[in-house]
Amino acid sequence: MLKGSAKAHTNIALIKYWGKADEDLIIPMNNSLSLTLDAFYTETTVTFSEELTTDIFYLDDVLQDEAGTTKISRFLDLVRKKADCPLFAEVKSYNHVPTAAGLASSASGLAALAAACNQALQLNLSDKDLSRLARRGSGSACRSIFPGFVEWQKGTSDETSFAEPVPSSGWEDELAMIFILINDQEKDVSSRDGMRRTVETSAFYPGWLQTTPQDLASAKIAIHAQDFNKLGAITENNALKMHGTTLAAVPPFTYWSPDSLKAMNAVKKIRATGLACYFTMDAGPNVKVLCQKKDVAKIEAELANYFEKEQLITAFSGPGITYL
Ligand SMILES: O=C(O)C[C@@](O)(CF)CCOP(=O)(O)OP(=O)(O)O
Repeated sequence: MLKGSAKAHTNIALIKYWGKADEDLIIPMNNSLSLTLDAFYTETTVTFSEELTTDIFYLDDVLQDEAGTTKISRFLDLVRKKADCPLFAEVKSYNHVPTAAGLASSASGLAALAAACNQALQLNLSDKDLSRLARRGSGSACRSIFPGFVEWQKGTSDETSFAEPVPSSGWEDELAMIFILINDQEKDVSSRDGMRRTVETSAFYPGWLQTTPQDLASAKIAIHAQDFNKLGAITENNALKMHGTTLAAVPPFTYWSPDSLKAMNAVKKIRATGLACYFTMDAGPNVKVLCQKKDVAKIEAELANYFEKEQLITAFSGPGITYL
């Protein structure tokens, strides 16, 4: 019996990964840049055993069905091939995210699984190679290997596509991200399906691709200069461009719900009072407010005029992978 356990935190992209150049290898069309957070994480234990006749996946102690296990099993096949190991595995993952929120935790989940496999099979992967392995599970997972600001170098092959820390002399510890949890019944289009449809059909996708590298370069300059307003403005504009591409997809779709717009407008009103805060969004209706730690209490109080306190969760910069 070969066993490994690891913990990985979720990350939120400030410059988005949106579109694949290679679906199988999960090579992105553009580089992305994220902030690893402390509040939401996944703890995963994997046990490879001769006794098992198939892969078994428990998520928060609930046995997952065939559909829920396919993505995990496909990832385990990669690991078995890499380790030349024929054994099936039991995976037990615990997502420490507000369940009601529907917060996508594929990034922390697949990063934790990759690290747990690394330990169980004694692959002794470097952080770079662990990031490459996690990428094969879910693109954004490759960024959760590292703490703080992280850039995913898109590369052109399995070998050259990996994430790495962005030098920031600890400035991330002065930042915060307030999650506004929007309860939306609509079944979202998954990020995987959403980006595929957008790449294939959206008239606005080329504009996204042409302007994102500059956004990323400017974001790194802002991080180096510790210029919060510049980083915030780039973050908000990049998110709006990403979401704009979905409106021109065929058929069109949007992740925005009426309350998403309410949240975005609230952020703009609060910013107009002089409190620096900027929003970003991913493949769901939730809105994330990037701000400075020193302003968190004031911004939470302002947001409480628009949303219930239970809908607001504040996160700070978080650590990379840890082994349990
Ligand atoms: O996180 C970002 O950069 C932006 C997004 O969150 C915007 F929705 C996409 C994340 O995509 P992911 O779930 O990693 O896709 P996969 O590779 O198809 O598994």
